[in-house]
Amino acid sequence: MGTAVDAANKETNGSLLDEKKVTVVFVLGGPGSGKGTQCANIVQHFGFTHLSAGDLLRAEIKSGSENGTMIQNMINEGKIVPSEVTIKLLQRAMRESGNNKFLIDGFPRNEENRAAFEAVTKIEPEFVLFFDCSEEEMERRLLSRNQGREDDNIETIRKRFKVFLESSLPVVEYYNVKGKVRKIDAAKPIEEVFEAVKAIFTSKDEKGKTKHSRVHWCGIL
Ligand SMILES: Nc1ncnc2c1ncn2[C@@H]1O[C@H](COP(=O)(O)OP(=O)(O)O)[C@@H](O)[C@H]1O
Ligand SMILES: O=c1ccn([C@@H]2O[C@H](COP(=O)(O)OP(=O)(O)O)[C@@H](O)[C@H]2O)c(=O)[nH]1
Repeated sequence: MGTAVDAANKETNGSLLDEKKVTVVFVLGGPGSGKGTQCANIVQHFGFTHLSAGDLLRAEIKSGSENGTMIQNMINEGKIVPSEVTIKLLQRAMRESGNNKFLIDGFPRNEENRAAFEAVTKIEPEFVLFFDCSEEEMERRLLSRNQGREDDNIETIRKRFKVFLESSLPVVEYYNVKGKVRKIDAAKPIEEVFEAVKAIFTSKDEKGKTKHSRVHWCGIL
């Protein structure tokens, strides 16, 4: 007999996660550290499908969903949307992609996100790509991002930094203890950051035994 989680898992994952081997890389880092920019590069070179949790939530608002107002309010306050909502959107996007290799960008953002994703999907990330960047640089980038995002204002940016430090970094630390974090110096120019990213995706270690040792923090901490 399966558990309720197993039943929910089967129902929502359908054939995709039951029958195919699914590879997931979590892409984490502070707001404006360059996650989305580098994910676009990784997609072109390594055949992953890019799933930005933030983009999926913003699309859900636009679609006129019943959760739209709640999601909008959370984003405007820099708060983390309940994992149930985000995980459903991620699962749907995974199913619809037809791919089995995913970059999950900007998720999991807290311990609840992480534990729920693992419980529902039974997926463990291959590794976690972590973009390390100072707040000063991230703030500069966000204020000139110019994508018309309502949350790219100084007041909300400060709230997002606080949530990142208090809730998201512990998730990175959780995976660091497991030897799964690949840290990138994200303060460098885009091309140089991508060279470092490429080295990780082409590393022999990622195809078999993991030889990476635990990361020692610098930049953000
Ligand atoms: N290495 C970099 N150096 C300078 N600017 C960058 C770099 N990476 C990204 N940017 C710019 O900074 C802004 C935030 O990048 P983005 O990829 O949207 O970050 P995130 O997805 O982590 O919030 C964008 O305007 C982007 O063009
Ligand atoms: O899994 C997620 C991803 C994003 N967000 C919300 O969406 C906002 C923007 O996230 P995104 O990853 O798009 O941008 P970033 O903050 O990295 O620039 C966050 O501040 C959160 O309010 C969330 O609640 N859960």
